[in-house]
Amino acid sequence: CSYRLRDALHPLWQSPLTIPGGTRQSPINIQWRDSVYDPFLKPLKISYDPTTCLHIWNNGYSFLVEFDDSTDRSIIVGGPLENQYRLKQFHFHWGAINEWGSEHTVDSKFYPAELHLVHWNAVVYPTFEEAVMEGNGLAVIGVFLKLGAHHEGLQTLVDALPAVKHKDTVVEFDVFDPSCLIPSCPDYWTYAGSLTTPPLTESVTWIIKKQPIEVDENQLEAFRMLLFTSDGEEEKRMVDNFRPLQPLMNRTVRSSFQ
Ligand SMILES: NS(=O)(=O)c1ccc(NC(=O)NCCCCO)cc1
Ligand SMILES: [Zn+2]
Repeated sequence: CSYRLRDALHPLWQSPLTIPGGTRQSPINIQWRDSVYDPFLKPLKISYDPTTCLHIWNNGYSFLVEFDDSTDRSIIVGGPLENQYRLKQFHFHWGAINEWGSEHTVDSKFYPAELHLVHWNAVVYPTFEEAVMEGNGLAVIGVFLKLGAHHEGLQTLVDALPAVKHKDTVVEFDVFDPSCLIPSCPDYWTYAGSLTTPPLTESVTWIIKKQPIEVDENQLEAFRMLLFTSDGEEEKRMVDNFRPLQPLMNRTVRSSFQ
C-alpha cells in the first residue's frame, strides 16, 4: 500500500491525487468518437468587458489574470449553462517541453499548454467561495494551446510575466480582453467535472473548445521562466503544473458539433 500512497501524493500539490468518493474529477481524456452530439446544446455567448481586468498574480501553482467580478460586466451564457456565469480569473497549465502540458487530452494527445477561464454562478450563489462548493457553481472554458504562429494578444500578457516571476508577486494589468484568446470556431465538448487543483471540488461545468489557439516557442518559453518558488528560496521553474488524468467513471462527454 506504500506504493499506492506514494503515487497518491503528487509532488506538486502535496495532496491526494484522487479525493475519496470522487465521481466527477478533472481532467479527463476526451475520446472524440465516444463523445455524443447534443443538438440541444446552445452556442456559448461570451461578453467580456476589458476594463474589468485587474492584475496578474503568481500564486505558486500558475499565474492568474484576475477580474473585477463584483458586477455582471464580464459574463458567459448559453452553451450547456442554465444561468449566466461571471468571469473571475484565467490561468494556464503547461509542460517543461512541448510534448505535454495540457490537463485535458484529446484521443490521448497532450497539447503543450491549456488555458482555463474560470467563471462562477452569481445568479444563484452570493460569493465565489460558496459557488466553488456547489455542483453548478462554476463554469470553466478550456482552450488548448498548440505550437505555431506568434499570438499577438497573448504577447501583451507575456510581456508582463517577468514582473510576477516569483510566487506571491502581483503586477497591475488593466484593459485586456480575454476573448482574443478564444478560438473563433464555436465547437466545444462539455462534461461535469471538478477543479484540477485543491480544493478539487466537483463544481465545474467544463466547456472545452475543439479548436486550439496557436502560440510560438518564445511565448511558451516565457511561461517556463516563471517560478513556483518565492524570492530568496532555491529556484524551482514553474513547469508541468498539470494534474494527471482522472477516471471518466459514469460520465458522458457531449459535443456541440457533429
Ligand atoms: N484548474 S481549474 O480547475 O480551472 C481551477 C480553477 C480555480 C481554482 N481555485 C480558485 O479559483 N480558487 C480557490 C479558492 C477556493 C476556495 O475558496 C482551482 C482550480
Ligand atoms: Zn486550471
